[in-house]
Amino acid sequence: MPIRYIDQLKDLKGKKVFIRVDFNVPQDDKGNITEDSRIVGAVPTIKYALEQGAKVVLASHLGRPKGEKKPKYTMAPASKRLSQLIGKKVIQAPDCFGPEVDKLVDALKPGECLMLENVRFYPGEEKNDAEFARKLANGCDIYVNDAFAVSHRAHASVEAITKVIPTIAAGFLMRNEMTFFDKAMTNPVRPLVAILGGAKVSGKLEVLEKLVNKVDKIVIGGGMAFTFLKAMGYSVGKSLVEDELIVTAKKVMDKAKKRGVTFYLPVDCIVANAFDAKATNFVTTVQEIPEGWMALDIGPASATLFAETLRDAKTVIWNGPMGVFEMDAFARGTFAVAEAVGNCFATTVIGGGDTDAAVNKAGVADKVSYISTGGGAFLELLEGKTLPGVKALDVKSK
Ligand SMILES: Nc1ncnc2c1ncn2[C@@H]1O[C@H](COP(=O)(O)OP(=O)(O)O)[C@@H](O)[C@H]1O
Ligand SMILES: O=C(OP(=O)(O)O)[C@H](O)COP(=O)(O)O
Repeated sequence: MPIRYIDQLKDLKGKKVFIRVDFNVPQDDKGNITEDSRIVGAVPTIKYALEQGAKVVLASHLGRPKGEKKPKYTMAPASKRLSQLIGKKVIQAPDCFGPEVDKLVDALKPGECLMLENVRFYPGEEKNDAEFARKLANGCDIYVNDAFAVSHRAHASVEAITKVIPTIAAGFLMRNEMTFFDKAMTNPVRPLVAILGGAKVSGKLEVLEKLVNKVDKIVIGGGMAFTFLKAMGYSVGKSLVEDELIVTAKKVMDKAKKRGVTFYLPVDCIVANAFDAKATNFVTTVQEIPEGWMALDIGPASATLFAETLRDAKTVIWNGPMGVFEMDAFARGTFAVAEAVGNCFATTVIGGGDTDAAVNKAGVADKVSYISTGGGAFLELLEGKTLPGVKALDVKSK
């Protein structure tokens, strides 16, 4: 598919360049960014545009505010971090469109940079609404997508906007991600092991239905595991479960069996009486999760079992922490898997904001072959999909 990159555009000087980035970065309770690799990853594109004399308008989402203005999800901390990284002021807009934003965009000088407020503060973003895309575009001359991690979402600032702004291109982060994928993942060396965890059960479980056709082993931990365990008939107490996906979970397991794909689930877990760092907790088998308790990490036997699955692996892809690693009491399983991935003799790929944070926290980031900024986006590429955000950049369709 013919995609144009930002350095193939002729003249950016004085042009209003809208850059979609993914600054959906993990933060602590006080709003401090705990992992900034998605911001660091977009810096080359932003710097390039600024150095070429563009007037840069940045847009991103953060979290899932569900179409409402929730202060917790402001882009302000990300703007601040970006400003430190590029050594330049980043103006934080109070909204993502409207008269005040118009004024700020009109006042931009070449080489200056404005960050719009969270695009998911409006329902039009996730609805891929054309009118909302027009409001966001705000008369910009050029659209650049450097948000690989959200390019699996056909949302207004990723998809609809490419029909509004006349010139479209991809950024350098996008180029790096796609180049790595083409080189290492189109025909991966086998056995290929996929380790999945985290909390985004809906979305990633559906992806698994297709991934089963591509991988040799599947390892499931984190919040994701309990929908599978419930599908197998276990009582999982108050653990994270998406009941409407139990049928899909069964389908995935059946398909894996038919294809001869080995499927691993936790055999033990750490249960807690509340979702709290200081909650009472203990290790138990997955058959014995007490009523009213929730599993917040895999247990030690599962960590050993999961590490064992990597012994003969030649390619490993990992997305989603094994537990609530942000709390020390529930971080051991994630760190054990991070160690195992870091030390195995395979091409290892980590993806997703929280998984990247976990790998950094575990101190094994240097030992993995490739860290992708995308979790779901990377998995959907692996599934064989053309991401809607990438498809929208096809210059032939313009
Ligand atoms: N057993 C669990 N119960 C609830 N949440 C969990 C559990 N295991 C992991 N998580 C949470 O999953 C989140 C990360 O999930 P996800 O967004 O899917 O990963 P990524 O950002 O790497 O793609 C983390 O915040 C972590 O606390
Ligand atoms: O964090 C992201 O995806 P990931 O958790 O799959 O890595 C992206 O920013 C997309 O966010 P979304 O899953 O709320 O659409």
